Amino acid sequence: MDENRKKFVQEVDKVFDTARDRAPVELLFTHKGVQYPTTVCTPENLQALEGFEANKDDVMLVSYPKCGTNWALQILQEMVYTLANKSPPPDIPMIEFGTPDKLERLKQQPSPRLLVTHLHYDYIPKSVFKNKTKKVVVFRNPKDAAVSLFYFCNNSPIFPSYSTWDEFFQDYMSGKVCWGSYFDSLITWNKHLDDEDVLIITYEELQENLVVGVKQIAEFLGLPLTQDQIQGIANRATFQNMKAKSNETHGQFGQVLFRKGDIGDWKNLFSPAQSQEMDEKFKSSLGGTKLGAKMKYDVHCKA
Ligand SMILES: Nc1ncnc2c1ncn2[C@@H]1O[C@H](COP(=O)(O)OS(=O)(=O)O)[C@@H](OP(=O)(O)O)[C@H]1O
Repeated sequence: MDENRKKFVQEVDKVFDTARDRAPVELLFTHKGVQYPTTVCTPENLQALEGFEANKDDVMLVSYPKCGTNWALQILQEMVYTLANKSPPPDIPMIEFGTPDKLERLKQQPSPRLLVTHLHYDYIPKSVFKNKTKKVVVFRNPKDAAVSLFYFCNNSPIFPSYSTWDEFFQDYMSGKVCWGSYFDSLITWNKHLDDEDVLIITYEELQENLVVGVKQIAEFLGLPLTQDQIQGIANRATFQNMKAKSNETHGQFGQVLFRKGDIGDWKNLFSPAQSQEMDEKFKSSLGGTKLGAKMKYDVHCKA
């Protein structure tokens, strides 16, 4: 195992161990009206991020929690680092994680750098838009994304647990979860779907055909990959392959991250009333929009 990866796993394990020592009330803080987990984010870093300079040849991965961040990250790390015979840096790649000194280390890295974030569009450093950093944005159908986050809250120590799914559902619908409302994020990105420096891809598209998804990302980044390279990246990014290696690659985080990796698990938790409530929320947020159509809500979110 590569030394940088070992350090990354140690860092992730430290986060989990620290979280276990904190009382539930100490696990979250609010910054500019949005909740974040205290074990990974700090107000100082969120503040310092505002002035972060991203370059045109950096690559940004944007994904709301539980929409496939780590899946797309695996693919992009190969494209940005492995293909250039570099290993990904040891720090956790989420730009909002850590303290300002981590941000300083990131500033020292040469571009292209892979910048990863769950942040709402409005809180992403402005330089990313000004300098036209390419952004790969990954979304997932909101019912499965909610279920995935519910299990993560209850199985990982970094978030307070919920005693019931119903309680979590209410918080999710009203945006009282870390990184804010998923629907707000979707509404904002819908306005940028056709920006030349934005590629929006869905979890479900990757599930449907991972090779096509990898190819699409490579083309967007302007990487002339061979069919064998595309196939290799896709093979290493399957759920089974990533889960099988997760102890080595993600430490304790991997044990809760690679849960089901499926479409449709929402059917095991949503009541008919909750399903209808989310259908209405999706319709009022994205009904009749291009992003709404791309997400194929009726295919993935109707029983
Ligand atoms: N390779 C691959 N293929 C398919 N699905 C995958 C893959 N890797 C991760 N996953 C699933 O993605 C969900 C976690 O999403 P994130 O990586 O965004 O989580 S996080 O917010 O960054 O913690 C989580 O979904 P659920 O299984 O539904 O909980 C993971 O299992």
